[in-house]
Amino acid sequence: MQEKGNISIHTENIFPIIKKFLYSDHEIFLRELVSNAVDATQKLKRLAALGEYPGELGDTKVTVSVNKEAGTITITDRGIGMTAEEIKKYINQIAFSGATEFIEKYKDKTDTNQIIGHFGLGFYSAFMVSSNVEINTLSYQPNSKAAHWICDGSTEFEIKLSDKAERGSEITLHIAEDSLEFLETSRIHSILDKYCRFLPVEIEFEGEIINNPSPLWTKQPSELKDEDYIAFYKELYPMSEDPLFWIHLNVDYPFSLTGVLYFPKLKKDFEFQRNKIQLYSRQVFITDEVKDIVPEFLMLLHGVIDSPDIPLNVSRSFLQADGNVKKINSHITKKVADKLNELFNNDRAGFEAKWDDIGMFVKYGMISEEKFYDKAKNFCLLKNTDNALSTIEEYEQKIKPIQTDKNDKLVYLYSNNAVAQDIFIQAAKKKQYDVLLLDSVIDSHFLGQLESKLEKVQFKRIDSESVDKLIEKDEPKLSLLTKEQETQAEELFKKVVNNGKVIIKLEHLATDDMPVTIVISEFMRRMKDMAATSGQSMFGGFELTHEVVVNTNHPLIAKAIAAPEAEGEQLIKQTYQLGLLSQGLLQGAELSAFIERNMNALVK
Ligand SMILES: Nc1ncnc2c1ncn2[C@@H]1O[C@H](COP(=O)(O)OP(=O)(O)OP(=O)(O)O)[C@@H](O)[C@H]1O
Repeated sequence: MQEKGNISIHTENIFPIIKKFLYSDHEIFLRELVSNAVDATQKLKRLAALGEYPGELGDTKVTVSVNKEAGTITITDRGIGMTAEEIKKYINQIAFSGATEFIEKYKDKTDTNQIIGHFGLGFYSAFMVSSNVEINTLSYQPNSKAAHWICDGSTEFEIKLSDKAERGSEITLHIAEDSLEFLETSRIHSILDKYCRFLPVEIEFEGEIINNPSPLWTKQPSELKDEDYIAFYKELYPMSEDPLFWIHLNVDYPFSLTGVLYFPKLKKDFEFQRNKIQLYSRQVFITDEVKDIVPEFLMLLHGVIDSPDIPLNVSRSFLQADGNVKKINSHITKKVADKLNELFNNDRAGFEAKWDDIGMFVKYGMISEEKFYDKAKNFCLLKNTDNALSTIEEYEQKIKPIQTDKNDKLVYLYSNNAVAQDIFIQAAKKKQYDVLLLDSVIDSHFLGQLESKLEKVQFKRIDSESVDKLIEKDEPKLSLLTKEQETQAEELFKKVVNNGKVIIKLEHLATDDMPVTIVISEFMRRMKDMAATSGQSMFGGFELTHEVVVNTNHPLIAKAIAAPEAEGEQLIKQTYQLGLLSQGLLQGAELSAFIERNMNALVK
């Protein structure tokens, strides 16, 4: 038998067009051909298991070999093989018509990145790197004749009988001049390592098995111990610290999804840790860009997701709209929330110990996903400046008696920098107030979210008011000064501060409170923060002005107004500058003068 024929497609010159489109992703030809070999092997195994293949299975590994002199790469399997008729049907018609369809769909598109995503062109992708491709194959079916097919990627092919005696297929690629890099064994090694590492059939290259055919995620969770999960983590990320915990995904319906997601110990450099989740389809590596499939807030997780239901051959915008992708995304969100809830309920101490690492995910998730918020509000922890952790509910109960203001609002006090704001924290503690520590990058958004979700709750940064004003009560405040004395004190401050923009506020605070507190109101600061994060020019010229809160009941103030004018002024100046100093607001020449003046006073 010898036959020449025309591949039945309508578009001439498919090859150059596809080659151009797939330019950035040439290496996937190996993934496609090795997975075809694996599929053929598994089909045979299944037939054998069903009793439909009575012969010996023998050694079923797939072999990849490179012959640099001959300029060829060969992929050999001992799977079901093909008859000449099947080659004509599956390769000439189906594989090539898939390629035609691809061109029809995308020939007018210009953005190649958007088009490709990861378009599985199957067998045809061999032509991205080859000038000629040969198939030498013997079907498993009794009395089959081996067939040999050769094609140069044009629409013409040649098929004849062959003397191949072993069951299975041997695909030989004659590597094209512009793709000689693929004849380097190190290159082939790294491609196999990337895409074929967990294929379900043994793959041999240069005398070694390069894959782990039954990776952890394909096993039942009940068969696995903690050590197995940790060992697999190390297999994926050899240099990493142990993960905190993991989630084994195992869904059959309404979509199919397996995998293991690990919570890593977070590093300062978050970006470095992104893109660590690998996406597989039936154990074939597809990509480590899992955006859209994994919720944004879980992008820092590590691990593996395997789903044959994720469309791999469509563009990104398709992926976003795909129903299965959406379902998988929300399933992962739900699983993560359930796992965290379980950890919290079963081992609160362990959960608290991990909170610094988990907190970021939880808060980010609560901000970005409504459904996650609803579950996480029960286990999300708030940490105070003494490092005590409580749930939102517990915290509410704890502060309710003391931190409810006159309008029945619960005031959550927080610090974003316990060192810089120590003086305010101490003042608050003296009043039995509790101060939360909200000092991570997402905390300003997180508290905004809590404020909008929780009823009658207000967050106030500890330095946004004088301590007495933070939580306004109905108790009348008595002034120890007369109206005239108050005016006198105000005048003195105005003179000393000497800046029309600075607001001076007289308040009747406790005698042992600070005489002067410098604050920036919560409202002003949030406006400024918003302007900074949104980059809006609307607030461009927005300048943060501070307020000087004068405690008219402090003995120092009474002393200053009773003293001779120059002396009183000096006292006020010293008090005001101490206030500035405690906030790190006394700087430059003023600071130098302040230090010099105080030094001199010591000498005198
Ligand atoms: N090594 C092989 N052994 C037996 N049959 C094969 C082999 N390689 C390819 N085939 C047959 O050729 C068909 C076309 O292969 P091709 O890779 O183009 O598409 P596919 O594997 O069906 O889908 P995909 O686009 O996902 O790769 C296969 O479905 C299979 O029937």
